[in-house]
Amino acid sequence: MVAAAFRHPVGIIQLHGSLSDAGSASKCGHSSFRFISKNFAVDVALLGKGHCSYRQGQQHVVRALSSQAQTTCPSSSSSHVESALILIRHGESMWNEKNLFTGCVDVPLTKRGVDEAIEAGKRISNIPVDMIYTSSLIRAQMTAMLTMTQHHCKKVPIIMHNENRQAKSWSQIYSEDTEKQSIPVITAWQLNERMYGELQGLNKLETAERYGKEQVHEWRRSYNSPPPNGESLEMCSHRAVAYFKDHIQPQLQSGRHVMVAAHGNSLRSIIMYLENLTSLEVVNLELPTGLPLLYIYKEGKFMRRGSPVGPTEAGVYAYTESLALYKQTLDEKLY
Ligand SMILES: O=C(O)[C@@H](CO)OP(=O)(O)O
Repeated sequence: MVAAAFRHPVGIIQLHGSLSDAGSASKCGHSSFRFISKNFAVDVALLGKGHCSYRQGQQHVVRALSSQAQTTCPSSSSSHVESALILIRHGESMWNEKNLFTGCVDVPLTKRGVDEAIEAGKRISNIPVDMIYTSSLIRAQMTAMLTMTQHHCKKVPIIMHNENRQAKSWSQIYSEDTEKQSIPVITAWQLNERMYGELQGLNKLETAERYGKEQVHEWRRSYNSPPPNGESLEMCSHRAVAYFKDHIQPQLQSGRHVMVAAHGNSLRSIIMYLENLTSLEVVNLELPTGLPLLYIYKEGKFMRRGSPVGPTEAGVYAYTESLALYKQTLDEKLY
């Protein structure tokens, strides 16, 4: 693969394609045009400051315009990749409200949980999302879907049904354009809440009165003490972190922006991995419901950027050049 390049009044624009991709560009908007060749068609938006952006598969690519065409493919080596990772614990569930141990019991959100997810969606509405991972539990899936109702990209999150051949084939989309307007949502049991064993369904306060506060705190927050017949954080982390490394990190490495909607303990174990926390440090890590956390993945490292306060928070977009450019494209589309 080399870059297809063509001259435009603002500069030379290079896109991924093959050498045979000699094509032509026609203007289709104030600051956008469509490049059409024998092999592909792509809509390119001109951004300010000598950049353009376009989609390549699930990826949103921002490129600098050059005054000279290069004949080599722009590097896709991981050292140049910079992607956003949003982690979000589900909004308040009906058992959070009742203060019951929930674990793998599949409980929906409360009205407040719905509102939290919508608020979270506003906070991340300008951060790019190419793929979504959620657990197989409804509270995480509701949260993911509700956040995306607020996203400025206006794309439709669609759950992938790859559980068997028929499910996969019956859920196919037959329009390339429609597919481009969607965000794949991948559900994985490995991201589920830790299995709380015989505590599931019990009231947390009553359990503390019965077994003692310290014992219950150890079951809830220590790294390696499992509750009776349940998973310790360590056991939960084996499946959640393995899934993250095998499935989510490769997406970030290839430049895709990912949101993960999951649970207090599956996310605590992932954060432990991302931030290299010790088993003592993780004891104090508490994740509120419905609060999005942003990380930037760059040069093989995860940088914690905290929780965006609002969609217009200037600081969030100043984190990286590509986030700033992404926001600029959205603004140009919206206003
Ligand atoms: O009950 C649960 O499943 C979890 C999360 O709500 O509780 P805890 O915060 O005690 O780990």
